[in-house]
Amino acid sequence: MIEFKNVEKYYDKFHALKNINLKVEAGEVVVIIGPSGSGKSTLIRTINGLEQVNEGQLLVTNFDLADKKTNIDKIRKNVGMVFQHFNLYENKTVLENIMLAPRLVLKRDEAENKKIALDLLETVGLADKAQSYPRMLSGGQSQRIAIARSLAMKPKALLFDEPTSALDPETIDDVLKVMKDIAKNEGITMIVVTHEMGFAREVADRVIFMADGQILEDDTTAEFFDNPKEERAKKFLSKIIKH
Ligand SMILES: Nc1ncnc2c1ncn2[C@@H]1O[C@H](COP(=O)(O)OP(=O)(O)OP(=O)(O)O)[C@@H](O)[C@H]1O
Repeated sequence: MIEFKNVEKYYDKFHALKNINLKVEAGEVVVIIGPSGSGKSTLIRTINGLEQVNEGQLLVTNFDLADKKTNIDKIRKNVGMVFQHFNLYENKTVLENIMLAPRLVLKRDEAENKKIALDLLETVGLADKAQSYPRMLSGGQSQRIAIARSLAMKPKALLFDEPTSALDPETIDDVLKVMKDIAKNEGITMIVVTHEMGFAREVADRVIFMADGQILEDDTTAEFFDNPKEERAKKFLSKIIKH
């Protein structure tokens, strides 16, 4: 589904991703953790072409993102992204936010589009907000709408870039619950950058630990938490669990 082969990424001279080798199978839930500045966001942003890789191969649903001839729109149809700051359209209702991309990109029939959008609002527990505007929502509600909007495209994979780190603590659990439900019920590939270790333990099949632009550990979740091998991963875990 997604495979990095010897991928390198630079921001000018800064070496942001170093010899990344990573394979994520269809349906897997992978959590990426690591200290600030270690390259986690950069890594997931390469998967839907928001950042270009400079060397190596990056295969996503059989297209190579390192190849400049690859049509990025084909990948974005299959790979959705949920951002820290929601990125909802402020001048559109919640329902319109969810219906827009399937209408424009997939040319989905209008009645079917509406039905799917309303069903997704049920899924994220916000059926009563269909006609609300984003400014009327809390951060947690906005993020659940952003998730519904991504799901409306029926993606093969969803990328989450710190989806709860801009939220008030009391709304974080609602968002995590929606993400857990998706992981359990939808069977789509999920790659999640997060500091929520509870989510990682409960839901992830694998945990990737990054530091300095490198993948230092790539383990099953149980192995990572019970028996981390790298000194930096151990230190990171002891710090984050103390907080
Ligand atoms: N557009 C950019 N131009 C230049 N440098 C960048 C750019 N984006 C990120 N970087 C640098 O690349 C490194 C990795 O950043 P990245 O955001 O991927 O890390 P991260 O692990 O997601 O960090 P955080 O947890 O703080 O979000 C950092 O040193 C950052 O300053």
